[in-house]
Amino acid sequence: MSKTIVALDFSTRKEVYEFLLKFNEPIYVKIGMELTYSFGFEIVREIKAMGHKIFLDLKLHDIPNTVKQAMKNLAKLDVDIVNLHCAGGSTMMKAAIEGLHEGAVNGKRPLCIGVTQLTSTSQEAMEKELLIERDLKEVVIAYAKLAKESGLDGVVCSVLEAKAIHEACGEDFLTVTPGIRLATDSKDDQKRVATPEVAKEEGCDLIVVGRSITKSADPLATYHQIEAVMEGK
Ligand SMILES: O=c1ccn([C@@H]2O[C@H](COP(=O)(O)O)[C@@H](O)[C@H]2O)c(=O)[nH]1
Repeated sequence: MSKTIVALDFSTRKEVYEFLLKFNEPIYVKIGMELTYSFGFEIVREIKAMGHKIFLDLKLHDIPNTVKQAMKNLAKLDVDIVNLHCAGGSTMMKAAIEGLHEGAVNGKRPLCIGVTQLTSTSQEAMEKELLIERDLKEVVIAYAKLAKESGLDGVVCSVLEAKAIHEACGEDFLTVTPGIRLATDSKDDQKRVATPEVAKEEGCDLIVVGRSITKSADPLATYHQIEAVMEGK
């Protein structure tokens, strides 16, 4: 299966299905807040029924009991990956895993990964706005270690931290990296960015790509170009 997860950040169902119809095989997609808050879990079930693998990116962050109950319900959707914010702490993360076990379909729970620091966060913003006066990479690695100790399967981080996370948490601990930009892309809200080539070099397990593919003149060709890099072809 693909190492490239395509972020389906579209505002209409029509755009989603026109996009997916370009592919004649199942791919790995990310369904986030934009689609879920517009169309509910029905769209998750529909895309799953088409055979695509799903990372349901809802980034839970609440008290442990609430997250546990929410995860129990998400597990019933039988998606491949769900996530939460590591900033919720170890008790919340452990509760999330308990909830996923309780809701597991046929004894198999979705993988659960933790957002360390959003790829749109810079060192400066983390210090001045979040009042975390530490090196951003150190913070990301500390959150990744906490996620691992709490029973999570991996983290969302930027490409720039993936190698250090594998060194600290082991090669089997998943690094899922958004903030992927092609050399030709212009600057936007993402701050900690890297190309697919660098993601491959840094050993990222899965990359998340949205606009570079979905807004490309030829999304299918761009997807295959990126996948070829990630597969080392
Ligand atoms: O730290 C994070 C966590 C999640 N995302 C999500 O990934 C995609 C990226 O889309 P692009 O268009 O390639 O920027 C988007 O859905 C985000 O919600 C992230 O970017 N960073």
